[in-house]
Amino acid sequence: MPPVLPPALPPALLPPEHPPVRLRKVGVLLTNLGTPDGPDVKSVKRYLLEFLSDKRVVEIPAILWQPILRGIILNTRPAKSAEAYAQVWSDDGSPLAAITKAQNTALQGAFGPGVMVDWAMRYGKPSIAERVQALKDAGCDRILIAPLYPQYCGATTATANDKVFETLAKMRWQPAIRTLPPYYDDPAYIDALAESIEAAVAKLDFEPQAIVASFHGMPQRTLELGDPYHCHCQKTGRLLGERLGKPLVVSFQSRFGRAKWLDPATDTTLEELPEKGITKIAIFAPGFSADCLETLEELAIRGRESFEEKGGTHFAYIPCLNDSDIGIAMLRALLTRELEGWVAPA
Ligand SMILES: C=CC1=C(C)c2cc3[nH]c(cc4nc(cc5[nH]c(cc1n2)c(C)c5CCC(=O)O)C(CCC(=O)O)=C4C)c(C)c3C=C
Ligand SMILES: [Fe+2]
Ligand SMILES: [Fe+2]
Repeated sequence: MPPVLPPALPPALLPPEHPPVRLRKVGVLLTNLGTPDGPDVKSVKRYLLEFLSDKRVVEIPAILWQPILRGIILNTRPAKSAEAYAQVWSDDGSPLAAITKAQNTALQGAFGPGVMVDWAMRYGKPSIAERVQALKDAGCDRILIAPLYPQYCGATTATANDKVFETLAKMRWQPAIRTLPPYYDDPAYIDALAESIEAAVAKLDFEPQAIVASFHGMPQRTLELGDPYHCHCQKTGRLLGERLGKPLVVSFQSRFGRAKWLDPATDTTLEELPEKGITKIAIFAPGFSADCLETLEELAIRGRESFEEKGGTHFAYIPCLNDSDIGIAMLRALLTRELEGWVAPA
């Protein structure tokens, strides 16, 4: 007698969100901060409105902050920021987006045939909501979210992950999610930075008297409220100094607003070094996985100017890890580890 099979489900009862036959796939979503669509005032205003309305970024009650943001900041800052963006904009667009896209390209195929790699931005395009949906639509039922911030900060790592979960909250059938932990003290990261710095310094025509590690700043109050970012930056600086065999000068850049931010500030550090007899430096930004406005304009252009105005004679900006071979090998190692159990070892 032939086996009795259960009746096929009528099409109306099939889950609508997935194709009828699902191949099991894994997604990796690289996320970074985001950037304006263009170096013009309108695009920058739109970007800053989204960015600076994020309660993880500005921790002032919206009822007080929104009038300041919309009434003052968005009427003054976009013009200045657009001018700065114009100085670093490339044929491929904003450096942050172009480099994140290049990292995505370099990681295609790195984790085997069943793993799709994609990228998204917390603010602006391509949005996290769009790319999480795209991975799901492509059949990924497991997604590793990789916020590309070595040091954890509520204003960067947490808000990127919040956006993923906000997107999932609207889905009846969610993919399983893992998130890449901060990697500020990971030997793979420290080694990659050290190798990249050593290679860059070896090519200079001068011997730096000091190496400055400039991290993005954060309000002092956020540290006091328990954010580990400052500790993560200090530990990266210490481990890297140990690995390089000489202590680094650690400082914090990109102060925003009137509140007290983390000390010491990169701009004042650069002005003070020549007074202390340190006139030859190399500077780099270990907290940024991709070069962007804050590194290319604030450090490599304005930082150099202020250092030289105060008597500095030799200044070298060392690029971020970006999509360099060293940087991609590091990302590959970190992500492979997080994919354990989801993907068969190569
Ligand atoms: C790498 C870590 C970052 C932390 C921590 C961070 C905190 C933080 N930033 C602002 C305000 C601004 N940041 C801006 C640009 C910007 N910030 C980061 C990274 C961190 N920010 C990146 C990668 C970028 C570059 C974006 C690009 O398009 O290239 C800007 C916009 C530019 C400008 O107008 O100056 C602002 C504003 C706050 C308030 C904050 C708080 C913890
Ligand atoms: Fe920032
Ligand atoms: Fe800035």
